[in-house]
Amino acid sequence: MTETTVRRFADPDEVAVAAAALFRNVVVAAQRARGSAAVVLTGGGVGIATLAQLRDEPGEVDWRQLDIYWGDDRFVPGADPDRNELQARHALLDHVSVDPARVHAISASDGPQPDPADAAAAYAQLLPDRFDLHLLGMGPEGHVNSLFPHTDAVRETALSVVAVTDSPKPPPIRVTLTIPAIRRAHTVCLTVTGAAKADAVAAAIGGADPVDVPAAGAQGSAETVWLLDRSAAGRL
Ligand SMILES: O=C1O[C@H](COP(=O)(O)O)[C@@H](O)[C@H](O)[C@H]1O
Repeated sequence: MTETTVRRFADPDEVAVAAAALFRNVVVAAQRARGSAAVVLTGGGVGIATLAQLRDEPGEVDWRQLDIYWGDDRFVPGADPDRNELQARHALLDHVSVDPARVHAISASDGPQPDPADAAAAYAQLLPDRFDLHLLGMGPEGHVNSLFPHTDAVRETALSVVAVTDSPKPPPIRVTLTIPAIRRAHTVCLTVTGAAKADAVAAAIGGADPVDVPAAGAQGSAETVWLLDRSAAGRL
Protein backbone atom coordinates (compact mmCIF):
# COMPACT_ATOMS: atom_id res chain seq x y z
CA MET A 1 0.00 0.00 0.00
CA THR A 2 1.38 3.38 -0.95
CA GLU A 3 2.07 5.97 1.72
CA THR A 4 0.91 9.46 0.79
CA THR A 5 2.76 12.52 2.08
CA VAL A 6 1.72 16.13 1.55
CA ARG A 7 4.27 18.90 2.04
CA ARG A 8 3.52 22.62 1.76
CA PHE A 9 5.90 25.40 0.68
CA ALA A 10 5.73 29.17 0.42
CA ASP A 11 6.12 29.48 -3.36
CA PRO A 12 6.94 27.63 -6.60
CA ASP A 13 10.70 28.14 -6.16
CA GLU A 14 10.60 26.31 -2.84
CA VAL A 15 8.61 23.49 -4.45
CA ALA A 16 11.28 23.07 -7.13
CA VAL A 17 14.05 23.09 -4.50
CA ALA A 18 12.20 20.37 -2.53
CA ALA A 19 11.60 18.27 -5.64
CA ALA A 20 15.27 18.47 -6.56
CA ALA A 21 16.23 17.37 -3.04
CA LEU A 22 13.85 14.40 -3.26
CA PHE A 23 15.32 13.49 -6.68
CA ARG A 24 18.85 13.53 -5.22
CA ASN A 25 17.83 11.44 -2.20
CA VAL A 26 15.99 8.78 -4.22
CA VAL A 27 18.62 8.52 -6.94
CA VAL A 28 21.64 8.45 -4.63
CA ALA A 29 19.98 5.83 -2.40
CA ALA A 30 19.18 3.63 -5.42
CA GLN A 31 22.69 4.02 -6.83
CA ARG A 32 24.23 3.07 -3.49
CA ALA A 33 21.93 0.05 -3.18
CA ARG A 34 21.93 -1.25 -6.77
CA GLY A 35 24.58 0.72 -8.68
CA SER A 36 22.11 2.61 -10.86
CA ALA A 37 18.73 4.33 -10.82
CA ALA A 38 15.82 4.87 -13.22
CA VAL A 39 13.79 8.09 -13.22
CA VAL A 40 10.89 9.46 -15.23
CA LEU A 41 10.92 13.20 -15.94
CA THR A 42 7.97 15.48 -16.56
CA GLY A 43 7.46 18.70 -18.47
CA GLY A 44 5.63 21.73 -17.14
CA GLY A 45 6.71 24.79 -15.21
CA VAL A 46 7.83 23.26 -11.93
CA GLY A 47 9.06 20.09 -13.65
CA ILE A 48 11.59 22.04 -15.70
CA ALA A 49 12.45 24.36 -12.78
CA THR A 50 13.27 21.23 -10.77
CA LEU A 51 15.77 20.15 -13.44
CA ALA A 52 17.36 23.61 -13.47
CA GLN A 53 17.70 23.37 -9.70
CA LEU A 54 19.44 19.99 -10.08
CA ARG A 55 21.86 21.54 -12.54
CA ASP A 56 22.79 24.12 -9.89
CA GLU A 57 22.90 21.59 -7.04
CA PRO A 58 23.57 18.06 -8.35
CA GLY A 59 24.75 16.74 -4.99
CA GLU A 60 26.16 13.20 -5.21
CA VAL A 61 24.09 12.02 -8.18
CA ASP A 62 26.16 9.81 -10.49
CA TRP A 63 24.75 10.96 -13.83
CA ARG A 64 26.40 8.14 -15.76
CA GLN A 65 24.55 5.53 -13.70
CA LEU A 66 21.12 6.89 -14.40
CA ASP A 67 18.43 5.80 -16.87
CA ILE A 68 16.18 8.70 -17.83
CA TYR A 69 12.68 8.38 -19.27
CA TRP A 70 9.80 10.81 -19.87
CA GLY A 71 6.25 10.54 -18.64
CA ASP A 72 4.94 12.22 -21.77
CA ASP A 73 6.01 14.26 -24.73
CA ARG A 74 4.47 16.25 -27.47
CA PHE A 75 4.50 14.50 -30.87
CA VAL A 76 6.03 17.44 -32.73
CA PRO A 77 9.40 17.80 -34.49
CA GLY A 78 12.40 17.18 -32.26
CA ALA A 79 13.56 20.81 -32.45
CA ASP A 80 10.15 22.20 -31.44
CA PRO A 81 10.41 24.16 -28.17
CA ASP A 82 7.21 22.41 -26.99
CA ARG A 83 9.15 19.16 -26.62
CA ASN A 84 9.54 18.17 -22.97
CA GLU A 85 12.73 16.37 -24.00
CA LEU A 86 14.27 19.54 -25.46
CA GLN A 87 13.34 21.60 -22.41
CA ALA A 88 14.91 18.98 -20.14
CA ARG A 89 18.08 18.92 -22.22
CA HIS A 90 18.38 22.70 -22.04
CA ALA A 91 17.64 22.84 -18.30
CA LEU A 92 19.83 19.92 -17.20
CA LEU A 93 20.84 17.07 -19.48
CA ASP A 94 23.13 19.11 -21.75
CA HIS A 95 25.06 20.23 -18.67
CA VAL A 96 25.75 16.98 -16.78
CA SER A 97 27.61 13.80 -17.70
CA VAL A 98 24.63 11.58 -18.58
CA ASP A 99 25.31 8.52 -20.71
CA PRO A 100 23.54 9.33 -24.03
CA ALA A 101 22.62 5.65 -24.39
CA ARG A 102 20.68 5.87 -21.11
CA VAL A 103 18.62 8.94 -22.08
CA HIS A 104 15.42 7.36 -23.41
CA ALA A 105 13.41 10.10 -25.10
CA ILE A 106 9.95 9.54 -26.58
CA SER A 107 10.21 9.72 -30.38
CA ALA A 108 9.44 13.04 -32.03
CA SER A 109 7.18 13.34 -35.09
CA ASP A 110 10.22 13.56 -37.37
CA GLY A 111 11.74 10.48 -35.74
CA PRO A 112 11.66 6.86 -36.89
CA GLN A 113 7.88 6.38 -36.37
CA PRO A 114 5.69 8.90 -38.23
CA ASP A 115 2.59 7.49 -36.48
CA PRO A 116 2.26 8.36 -32.75
CA ALA A 117 0.72 4.94 -32.01
CA ASP A 118 3.86 3.30 -33.38
CA ALA A 119 6.01 5.69 -31.34
CA ALA A 120 4.02 4.73 -28.22
CA ALA A 121 4.43 1.00 -28.91
CA ALA A 122 8.17 1.44 -29.49
CA TYR A 123 8.56 3.40 -26.24
CA ALA A 124 6.69 0.73 -24.29
CA GLN A 125 9.37 -1.76 -25.36
CA LEU A 126 12.06 0.41 -23.73
CA LEU A 127 10.45 0.72 -20.31
CA PRO A 128 11.76 -1.25 -17.34
CA ASP A 129 9.47 -3.10 -14.91
CA ARG A 130 10.31 -0.60 -12.19
CA PHE A 131 11.31 3.05 -11.86
CA ASP A 132 12.82 4.55 -8.74
CA LEU A 133 11.08 7.89 -9.23
CA HIS A 134 8.38 9.37 -11.45
CA LEU A 135 8.15 13.17 -11.33
CA LEU A 136 4.79 14.65 -12.32
CA GLY A 137 3.23 18.06 -12.80
CA MET A 138 -0.55 18.47 -12.79
CA GLY A 139 -2.87 20.63 -14.87
CA PRO A 140 -5.79 22.64 -13.42
CA GLU A 141 -8.30 19.90 -14.36
CA GLY A 142 -6.08 17.25 -12.75
CA HIS A 143 -4.23 15.92 -15.80
CA VAL A 144 -0.87 14.25 -15.29
CA ASN A 145 1.50 13.34 -18.12
CA SER A 146 -0.91 13.61 -21.08
CA LEU A 147 -3.71 11.74 -19.27
CA PHE A 148 -6.71 14.06 -19.43
CA PRO A 149 -10.07 13.52 -17.68
CA HIS A 150 -12.63 11.28 -19.39
CA THR A 151 -10.31 10.02 -22.14
CA ASP A 152 -9.35 6.57 -23.38
CA ALA A 153 -5.78 7.25 -22.26
CA VAL A 154 -6.69 7.71 -18.60
CA ARG A 155 -8.93 4.62 -18.72
CA GLU A 156 -6.12 2.45 -20.13
CA THR A 157 -5.45 -0.56 -17.92
CA ALA A 158 -3.29 -2.82 -20.12
CA LEU A 159 -0.86 -0.71 -22.15
CA SER A 160 1.99 1.21 -20.52
CA VAL A 161 2.28 3.87 -23.25
CA VAL A 162 -0.43 5.25 -25.54
CA ALA A 163 -0.85 7.94 -28.18
CA VAL A 164 -3.18 10.89 -27.59
CA THR A 165 -4.45 12.58 -30.74
CA ASP A 166 -6.95 15.07 -29.32
CA SER A 167 -5.30 16.61 -26.27
CA PRO A 168 -7.46 19.45 -24.95
CA LYS A 169 -4.24 21.31 -24.16
CA PRO A 170 -2.15 22.06 -27.25
CA PRO A 171 -0.34 20.58 -28.99
CA PRO A 172 -3.02 17.93 -29.69
CA ILE A 173 -0.84 14.94 -30.54
CA ARG A 174 1.17 13.44 -27.70
CA VAL A 175 2.60 10.17 -26.40
CA THR A 176 2.10 9.38 -22.73
CA LEU A 177 2.77 6.81 -20.04
CA THR A 178 -0.48 5.46 -18.58
CA ILE A 179 -1.56 5.04 -14.98
CA PRO A 180 -0.32 1.40 -14.87
CA ALA A 181 3.11 2.64 -16.01
CA ILE A 182 3.18 5.44 -13.44
CA ARG A 183 2.47 2.83 -10.77
CA ARG A 184 5.69 1.02 -11.68
CA ALA A 185 7.51 3.78 -9.82
CA HIS A 186 8.60 3.17 -6.24
CA THR A 187 8.15 6.91 -5.55
CA VAL A 188 5.75 9.21 -7.38
CA CYS A 189 6.30 12.92 -6.74
CA LEU A 190 3.68 15.46 -7.84
CA THR A 191 4.75 19.11 -7.88
CA VAL A 192 1.81 21.51 -8.08
CA THR A 193 1.59 25.27 -7.71
CA GLY A 194 -1.06 27.95 -8.06
CA ALA A 195 -4.61 28.53 -6.85
CA ALA A 196 -6.09 27.39 -10.19
CA LYS A 197 -5.06 23.84 -9.28
CA ALA A 198 -6.25 23.83 -5.67
CA ASP A 199 -9.60 22.13 -6.33
CA ALA A 200 -8.00 19.34 -8.36
CA VAL A 201 -5.32 18.83 -5.68
CA ALA A 202 -8.00 18.45 -3.00
CA ALA A 203 -10.04 16.07 -5.18
CA ALA A 204 -7.04 13.90 -6.07
CA ILE A 205 -5.77 13.61 -2.50
CA GLY A 206 -9.34 13.08 -1.34
CA GLY A 207 -9.63 9.94 -3.45
CA ALA A 208 -11.46 11.07 -6.61
CA ASP A 209 -12.02 8.65 -9.49
CA PRO A 210 -8.92 8.92 -11.74
CA VAL A 211 -11.20 9.09 -14.79
CA ASP A 212 -12.47 12.41 -13.38
CA VAL A 213 -9.17 13.59 -11.86
CA PRO A 214 -6.24 11.67 -13.39
CA ALA A 215 -3.80 12.72 -10.66
CA ALA A 216 -5.83 10.62 -8.22
CA GLY A 217 -4.49 7.52 -10.00
CA ALA A 218 -0.86 8.62 -9.87
CA GLN A 219 0.46 6.58 -6.97
CA GLY A 220 3.87 5.08 -6.35
CA SER A 221 4.20 1.43 -5.37
CA ALA A 222 5.75 2.53 -2.05
CA GLU A 223 5.16 6.26 -1.69
CA THR A 224 3.36 9.20 -3.24
CA VAL A 225 4.68 12.64 -2.35
CA TRP A 226 2.76 15.85 -3.05
CA LEU A 227 4.89 19.02 -3.02
CA LEU A 228 2.55 22.02 -3.04
CA ASP A 229 2.89 25.74 -2.77
CA ARG A 230 0.56 27.59 -0.41
CA SER A 231 -1.91 28.42 -3.19
CA ALA A 232 -2.21 24.86 -4.55
CA ALA A 233 -2.77 23.60 -0.98
CA GLY A 234 -5.50 26.17 -0.39
CA ARG A 235 -8.43 23.71 -0.51
CA LEU A 236 -6.93 20.99 1.67
O1 LIG B 1 0.85 19.23 -20.77
C1 LIG B 1 1.57 19.09 -19.81
O2 LIG B 1 1.22 19.68 -18.62
C2 LIG B 1 1.60 19.08 -17.39
C3 LIG B 1 1.42 20.17 -16.32
O3 LIG B 1 2.17 21.31 -16.70
P1 LIG B 1 2.24 22.62 -15.77
O4 LIG B 1 3.09 23.61 -16.51
O5 LIG B 1 0.83 23.10 -15.58
O6 LIG B 1 2.86 22.18 -14.47
C4 LIG B 1 3.00 18.51 -17.47
O7 LIG B 1 3.29 17.81 -16.30
C5 LIG B 1 3.11 17.60 -18.69
O8 LIG B 1 4.38 16.99 -18.78
C6 LIG B 1 2.87 18.40 -19.90
O9 LIG B 1 2.95 17.61 -21.09
